[in-house]
Amino acid sequence: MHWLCGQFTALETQRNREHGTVVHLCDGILVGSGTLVNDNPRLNVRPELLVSSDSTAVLSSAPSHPRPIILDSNLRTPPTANIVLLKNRPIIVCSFNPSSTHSSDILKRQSDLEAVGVQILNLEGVSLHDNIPRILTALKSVYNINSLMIEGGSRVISSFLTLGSNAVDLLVVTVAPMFVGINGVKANDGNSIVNLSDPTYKQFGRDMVLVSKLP
Ligand SMILES: NC(=O)C1=CN([C@@H]2O[C@H](COP(=O)(O)OP(=O)(O)OC[C@H]3O[C@@H](n4cnc5c(N)ncnc54)[C@H](OP(=O)(O)O)[C@@H]3O)[C@@H](O)[C@H]2O)C=CC1
Ligand SMILES: Nc1nc(O)c(N)c(N[C@@H]2O[C@H](COP(=O)(O)O)[C@@H](O)[C@H]2O)n1
Repeated sequence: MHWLCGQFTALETQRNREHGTVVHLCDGILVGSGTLVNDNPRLNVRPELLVSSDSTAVLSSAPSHPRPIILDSNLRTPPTANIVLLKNRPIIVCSFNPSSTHSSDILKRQSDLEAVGVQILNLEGVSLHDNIPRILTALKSVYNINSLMIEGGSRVISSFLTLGSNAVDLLVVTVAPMFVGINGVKANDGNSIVNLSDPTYKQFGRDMVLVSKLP
């Protein structure tokens, strides 16, 4: 993985992930199966990165990690993924039908993942792609996830942005001074303009971070 943001923005991301001691922002941190498979992220808080400008540690006790949550319809997440090895109680949201004639492979993947401590939330037969409100309700009722950081990638972020303020309380966008790729994030069908509310901007090293609300 090639990092895009600079070290000061990476530190700010760590602060946003931290769950208890600095500020309680998120019970869970969510990515799609694309990010999980491509990047193998840790999705945790790393105290060695959380230091203030005079090099003193920001955390005086063990960090409180958000629970990693993966949207992964077909359980592509490997049992050796970093989120599993770190034992931060990962949850995988999937949607396969156990009675399907094609399900023996997926049932095997489910038992392999459960054997290493992954919790599987199967919204059987419900497409994860069109049912984000249902996913959020299930995460709240089954796992008491009341606040969520959506980390990526572009397809998952687009799905949430398209729902506007019904699904997203706060948008945090890092602009790093470079051009990359040709595929971006969509916030609607592309036929209208989405005006952000109450934008604020802060510079972190070479990066700019925009914080705003959605209409
Ligand atoms: N610059 C940054 O800050 C970040 C960059 N990234 C980058 O993004 C890339 C991955 O992005 P991308 O390929 O778009 O993959 P995503 O991480 O967005 O995952 C997409 C997959 O998630 C599953 N999914 C389940 N429910 C939904 C839903 N409601 N909406 C969208 N997808 C859903 C689908 O797989 P299925 O049908 O199998 O369930 C889909 O193919 C990575 O390479 C990573 O480097 C990621 C995070 C942050
Ligand atoms: N490529 C890239 N550049 C950046 O500047 C980013 N902030 C990210 N973000 C995502 O953060 C995850 C990093 O892994 P850890 O959880 O810290 O191990 C990963 O999912 C990246 O996609 N990516």
